[in-house]
Amino acid sequence: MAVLVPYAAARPKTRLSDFLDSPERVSFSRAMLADVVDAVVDSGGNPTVLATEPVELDADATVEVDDRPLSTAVNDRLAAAADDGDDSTAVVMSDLALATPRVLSRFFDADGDLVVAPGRGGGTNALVVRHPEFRVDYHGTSYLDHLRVARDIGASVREFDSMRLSTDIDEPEDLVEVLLHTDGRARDWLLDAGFTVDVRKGRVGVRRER
Ligand SMILES: Nc1nc2c(ncn2[C@@H]2O[C@H](COP(=O)(O)OP(=O)(O)OP(=O)(O)O)[C@@H](O)[C@H]2O)c(=O)[nH]1
Ligand SMILES: C[C@H](OP(=O)(O)O)C(=O)O
Repeated sequence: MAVLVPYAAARPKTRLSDFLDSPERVSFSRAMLADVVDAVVDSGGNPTVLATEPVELDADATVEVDDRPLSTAVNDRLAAAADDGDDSTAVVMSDLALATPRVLSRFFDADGDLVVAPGRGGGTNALVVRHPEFRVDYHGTSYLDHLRVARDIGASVREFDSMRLSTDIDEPEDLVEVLLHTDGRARDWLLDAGFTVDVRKGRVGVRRER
């Protein structure tokens, strides 16, 4: 399956700025991107990274540069796929550090004109699009917006309930999930940067030791 992996290359992960400076946010987000691309490839998918500027990527994906807004760039590819008669295209966000080949292959195989993996907080972490008229509308409560778009065009929807695909790494409290549930480059990056699991407080989090 063709899999688009959108990636904001220039100023990624601003919500992590209390913990990571700007070069670190670039470096950490690249590590997550490489992990996601590896997982897509190992699941049998064919990834294209849709990046806002050129990126050197140590992983097996085509990189297309498109500096237009996220939804515009993705919709351009969905329209082209529909014109070409492609029957399915997936969109998997680059910050799904917990994605594994196993969960992605189940996700890609799920039935529905639209298969949606919601993110916590109303976002849309991953999609499989099998309806030629479906177009994305990211940001805000995009999960609800995507359900509405599907209803308007008569597309069947399958919600994909998955801890791994619902966990996008946006906020500092999400970092602990990378340490707890992954073993790829993003986790190695956090360990090298001095992050450890912090069990001293009521809720498990991270602390940085250097
Ligand atoms: N191609 C492209 N990808 C984007 C754009 N904005 C966000 N993304 C990607 O979309 C996914 C979800 O992004 P967000 O978490 O909303 O944004 P972010 O830039 O990663 O992080 P914040 O700055 O903290 O909002 C990630 O894979 C981003 O890399 C964009 O304008 N173009
Ligand atoms: C792109 C956006 O990501 P979030 O800001 O919710 O992580 C969305 O899912 O609509």
